[in-house]
Amino acid sequence: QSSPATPPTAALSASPASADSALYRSLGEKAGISRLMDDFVNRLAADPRLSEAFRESNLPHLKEQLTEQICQVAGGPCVYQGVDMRTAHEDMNIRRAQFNALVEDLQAAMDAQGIAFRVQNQLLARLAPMHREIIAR
Ligand code: HEM
Repeated sequence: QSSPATPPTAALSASPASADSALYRSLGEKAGISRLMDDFVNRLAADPRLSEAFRESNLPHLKEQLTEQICQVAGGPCVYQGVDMRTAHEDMNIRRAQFNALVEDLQAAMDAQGIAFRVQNQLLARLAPMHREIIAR
């Protein structure tokens, strides 16, 4: 008796960032991520370490783009269609201290949204490798 063939739908559902949607669900799905990004971007704009960098930014646009990106990174059904991280941040001369300040603001926003520490760390672990595309050298 041969084993059944792999169903054709298996290949279709194997989209790269959504191998597992547990983190997406822990973050409260699209509505929770949207709330989190709203709070987070408000903190970035108010942070004296970062406010200069975001002074001329379109904050509503940034909130929307981040919501799509984080939704995808967390394993949700979104597809981030914005520019890649290297292109989005080139010529900004971003330093490691600014990247770390942004991570602190994200942690504060996640605390404020009542997101569990374990869940916070899972999201941060997926964002950390992006430093290579974002920090200038
Ligand atoms: C893990 C860290 C980061 C992530 C995931 C991230 C993500 C993004 C995304 C998705 C966009 C929108 C790109 C688009 O317009 O389509 C963006 C834009 C931008 N980012 Fe970042 N970023 C990070 C770190 C930083 C840091 C450290 C700074 C500066 C201190 C920064 C400054 C900016 C600015 C100024 C924009 C343009 C916003 C606008 O005018 O719309 N980012 N970022």
